[in-house]
Amino acid sequence: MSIRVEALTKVYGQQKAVNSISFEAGTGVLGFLGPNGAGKSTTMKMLTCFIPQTSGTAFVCGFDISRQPLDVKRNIGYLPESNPLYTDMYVKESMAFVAGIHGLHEPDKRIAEVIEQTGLGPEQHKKIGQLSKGYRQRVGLAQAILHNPQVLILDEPTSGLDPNQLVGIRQLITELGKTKTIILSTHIMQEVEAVCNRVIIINQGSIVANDTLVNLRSQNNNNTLEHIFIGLTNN
Ligand SMILES: Nc1ncnc2c1ncn2[C@@H]1O[C@H](COP(=O)(O)OP(=O)(O)OP(=O)(O)O)[C@@H](O)[C@H]1O
Repeated sequence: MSIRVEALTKVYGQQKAVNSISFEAGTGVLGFLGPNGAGKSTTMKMLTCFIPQTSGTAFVCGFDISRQPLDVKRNIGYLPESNPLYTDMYVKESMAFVAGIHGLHEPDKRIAEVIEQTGLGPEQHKKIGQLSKGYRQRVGLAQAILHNPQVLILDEPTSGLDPNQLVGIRQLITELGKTKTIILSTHIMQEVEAVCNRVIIINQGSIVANDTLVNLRSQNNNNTLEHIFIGLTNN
């Protein structure tokens, strides 16, 4: 398993945002669902070593997030919820910048590959600030996969995209999920059904479901995922 999470906990002041969660994930796309404020982004930030955990731990490709953060970052690509980008940089320039951080060999070849893979070709000579939201998401994804990490953490990668862009990004995530371990946070149940093999539902910092979509449905009277989600989290 590329990801192993053990009793991971985050406390902000008086609030337990993530309450001793444990799970494993291997190749495929794992949907990471939960209502607003459930603790999804906080979990993703701990897994990517952006914030320290309060207790518990997690391993990414066998590396401990507390003791081996550089090894974790080498093996992980992260698209944060707000997709922060340098808007004054040109698309290719921003990719070269990220390639430099990772110390990639033959960066030009890899940048060309990733531009092709993410469909950025027609926009590659623009400044990021001139791009539409969908293309900015593609740049965020391109930067996340540039160093070819085994694990991808995608925090609401399709929020605010038009249906055409949505389909394109989902196809890309599905393709990447054939060989990589992907944790995908989203509020769009259709998206989960389209791209995820398994789902974890988190509510008030605790895991309330962790199963395949097929099992979840059969254990819940074949209800829609939306109904199952509301039943498990509306309290
Ligand atoms: N830096 C912080 N300081 C204090 N509390 C925080 C901080 N970051 C998050 N929280 C709180 O922790 C809880 C979990 O937040 P988190 O952003 O992880 O939720 P989420 O599941 O990603 O929500 P959403 O779906 O709205 O993005 C929330 O109650 C939030 O207010």
